[in-house]
Amino acid sequence: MKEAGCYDENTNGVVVMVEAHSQKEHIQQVVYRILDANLDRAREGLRIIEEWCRFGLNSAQLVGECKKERQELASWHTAELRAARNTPDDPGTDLTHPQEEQRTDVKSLLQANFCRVQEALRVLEEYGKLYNPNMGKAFKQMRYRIYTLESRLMGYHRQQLLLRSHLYLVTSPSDRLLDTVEAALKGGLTLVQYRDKLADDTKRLEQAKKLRQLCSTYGAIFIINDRVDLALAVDADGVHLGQQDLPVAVARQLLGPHRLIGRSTTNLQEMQAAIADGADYIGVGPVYETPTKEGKAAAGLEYVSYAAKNCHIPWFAIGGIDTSNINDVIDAGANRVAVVRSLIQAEQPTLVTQFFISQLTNRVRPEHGKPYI
Ligand SMILES: Cc1ncc(COP(=O)(O)OP(=O)(O)O)c(N)n1
Ligand SMILES: Cc1nc(C(=O)O)sc1CCOP(=O)(O)O
Ligand SMILES: [Mg+2]
Repeated sequence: MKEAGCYDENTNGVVVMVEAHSQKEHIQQVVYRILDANLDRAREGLRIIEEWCRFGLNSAQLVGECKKERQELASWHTAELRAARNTPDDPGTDLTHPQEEQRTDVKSLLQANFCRVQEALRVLEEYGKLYNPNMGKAFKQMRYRIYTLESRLMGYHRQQLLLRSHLYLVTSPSDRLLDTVEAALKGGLTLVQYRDKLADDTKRLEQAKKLRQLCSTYGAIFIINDRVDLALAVDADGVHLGQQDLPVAVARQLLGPHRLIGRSTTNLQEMQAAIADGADYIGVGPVYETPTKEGKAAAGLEYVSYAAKNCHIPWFAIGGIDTSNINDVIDAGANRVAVVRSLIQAEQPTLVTQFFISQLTNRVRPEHGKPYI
């Protein structure tokens, strides 16, 4: 076909020009429709994310960032793009993916919407170049900002949940592992660590994947003991490192800024170092000698009291804690504890979980007459 504007003496040049012109117009309308649909898509996805930042996370900062991006999207949504909309003829309006109908948790809902926004921005970047060269550049930059927002929001979400977690289940090998963890999750558990010092990596990977899925379903944080590589492989929320494991700084480089890193501590020097190194939480123990960590001398309730007065990041008393001594640990100043046997060997993990959480969150501090927070 001849380009519009070329004169052809053998044909009636006017017709060719008109055809070429209308073809060009048709393509332009298609591009406008694509831009219009994807501006809407990106804004809708951002709005869904923004609602969680507002009501779920209470973060004015994150709400402000979502709003700013939505405003920039709106500024590109001109009347001529809106005028190209033709919803009745759009074959895409009836198409839904089965996964859209069955979101099971907030995290996957947020991830799906980030994905939707990023895809829409990529379309805007490519087709936008045909509309206005600045549009392509603007949406490329916005896409990178949204990637950063996603990892910050997920990190913030984890930090908030960590703050609200008072009971921490550290697993040990069990034939009923998944059932036990699920029963505890049903009782309100929000923090789980996968710990198996003996299994081979094939088994660890398989178990860790299943636990990851289970924790996501219940909206709980999932941490891997010792192994940064395994944590990354299963997209865990973080890793727990002892004094003989990788330094916190090395793990941070590998995991990035938004996953959680926990550190075991037995004394004040280790506590101070862990805080200075940027740990997100620490283990404080062993409170009592325990067969789960044979050969490690008890740090005792004195160290718990020291942590209560001096530790300003979340900390979990650990080691030999059960339903009979939890109140002594609370009296020493703990309001977060981590347990292995008390839950893994429990006949009724749901009830034991509920009991621990109620003691840790509802008990009145004798000296203040106020509930623990
Ligand atoms: C919450 C929590 N605190 C302490 C530990 C112990 O870590 P570590 O000293 O590295 O010993 P192992 O668990 O690796 O035997 C923990 N796992 N979790
Ligand atoms: C894994 C672990 N770390 C500890 C520490 O003090 O660092 S104590 C401990 C074992 C805790 O198991 P239980 O609840 O069965 O006593
Ligand atoms: Mg370790």
